[in-house]
Amino acid sequence: ICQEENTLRELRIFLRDICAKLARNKQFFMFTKPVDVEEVPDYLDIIKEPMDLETLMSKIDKHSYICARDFLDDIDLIVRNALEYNPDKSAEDKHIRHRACSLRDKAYAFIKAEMDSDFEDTCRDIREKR
Ligand SMILES: COC(=O)N1C[C@@H]2C[C@@H]3O[C@]2(Cc2nccnc23)C1
Repeated sequence: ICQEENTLRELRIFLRDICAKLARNKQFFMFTKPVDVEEVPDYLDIIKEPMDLETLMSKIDKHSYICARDFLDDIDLIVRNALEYNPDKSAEDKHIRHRACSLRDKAYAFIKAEMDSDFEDTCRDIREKR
């Protein structure tokens, strides 16, 4: 219904702003685009569902998310992939795991800071009814 569309439009505006803030943070450059499988030939053997911030942004525009939880599930996927593909004790792996955890914490903090809970409840209700 129309009111629901207004709520979902507001959610999309909100999620684009968060996604843009994460993507312009230099700390998260390695998460902004899909891992280049030319450069990393075994990536898709290990990671079955790649995800990145550019893909996240395009999913917003495709109305893939109807509540913040769905958006955060894809953020968690970015983080899980990074932890799975970079598990070693090497400095590089530790660095990317640390950045992945920072991405998750920043994303959750942005949502919590700017989304009041009854707006999210309204979005959840819309999701339940669909
Ligand atoms: C989210 O990003 C990642 O999980 N990775 C893992 C890959 C291994 C390493 O870093 C990545 C890209 C890369 N390209 C060339 C050579 N080595 C690398 C980024």
